[in-house]
Amino acid sequence: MSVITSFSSHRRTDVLVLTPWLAPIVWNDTYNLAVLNAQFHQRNVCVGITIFATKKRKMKGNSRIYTVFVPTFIETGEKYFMVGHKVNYYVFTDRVSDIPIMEMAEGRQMRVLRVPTYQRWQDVSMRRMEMLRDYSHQRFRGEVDYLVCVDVDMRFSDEVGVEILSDLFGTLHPGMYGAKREHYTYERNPQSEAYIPFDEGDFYYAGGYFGGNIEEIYKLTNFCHDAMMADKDKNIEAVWHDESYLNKYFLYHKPTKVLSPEYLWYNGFGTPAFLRRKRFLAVWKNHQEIRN
Ligand SMILES: CC(=O)N[C@H]1[C@@H](OP(=O)(O)OP(=O)(O)OC[C@H]2O[C@@H](n3ccc(=O)[nH]c3=O)[C@H](O)[C@@H]2O)O[C@H](CO)[C@H](O)[C@@H]1O
Ligand SMILES: [Mn+2]
Repeated sequence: MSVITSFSSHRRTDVLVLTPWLAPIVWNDTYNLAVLNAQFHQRNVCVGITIFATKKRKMKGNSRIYTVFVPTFIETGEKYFMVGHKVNYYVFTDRVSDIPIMEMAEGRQMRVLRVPTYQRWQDVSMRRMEMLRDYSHQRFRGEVDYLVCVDVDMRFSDEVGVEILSDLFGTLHPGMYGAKREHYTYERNPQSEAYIPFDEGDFYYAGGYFGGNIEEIYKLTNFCHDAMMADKDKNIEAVWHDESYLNKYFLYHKPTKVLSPEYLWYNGFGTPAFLRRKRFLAVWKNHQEIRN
């Protein structure tokens, strides 16, 4: 295939494919995976993907035991995530014995990391920043080239490959896609470290999907954790917890790539025309299902 022919099938006119600071927004039909795979194989890249699965969280009357999400996450990850590349799954948990040993393809492994948990689910979610920061500093630096940091209550349902990798990337929140800036659910309290004024902000990014190289993830998580601690001292907690601080960070440290909602979707949002693929879907499990 000539370069021209292969280019013509990698073009989108129905969606924004470039940010105002010239970072690609990754959608299906904007890239050639074979070209990218060759580049990343040449560099022999190893990708770390982090998930947290600790104790319980009560929500809308249902109790969710987060370790239950791990097998599906990994099984679907083996099918769709960075296929053909070296991958380390890092599972942070307070219940090491609840994490099954799972079959991995060659060059891929699972590492279970014992961490403390917190009483409030908000703290569990927010403290991920601190743990990611500490592990980036102490461990990830020597083991992987990139980190992908995601929620565990998810499953892969289509390819997620090296097209997402960049020094620093964030993901458009599917619930805020197409919303007006003033409707973004940024933290609006000027006293909070996560504060974003109504006339600022580029996109609304999801708390449950960001990544980059280890140095950038260290800086991001360090900022977010410090900001959360500063707020805690003032008795403030931002409206969407870690997600609010992440949005603040990205406002002043622009991501070098932005992932479209293909990379984070909820089936309840249907299938709009712009969404040619659903690659990573939120899983809803109720108490009954989890028990059986
Ligand atoms: C897809 C997405 O953008 N999700 C974000 C959204 O969360 P969600 O409402 O999807 O929150 P969630 O219940 O998935 O909690 C976030 C994550 O924390 C972990 N966890 C939480 C509670 C617990 O008891 N044990 C445990 O392990 C687990 O990995 C979980 O996936 O808003 C949160 C802040 O409000 C976070 O920013 C999430 O990243
Ligand atoms: Mn979640």
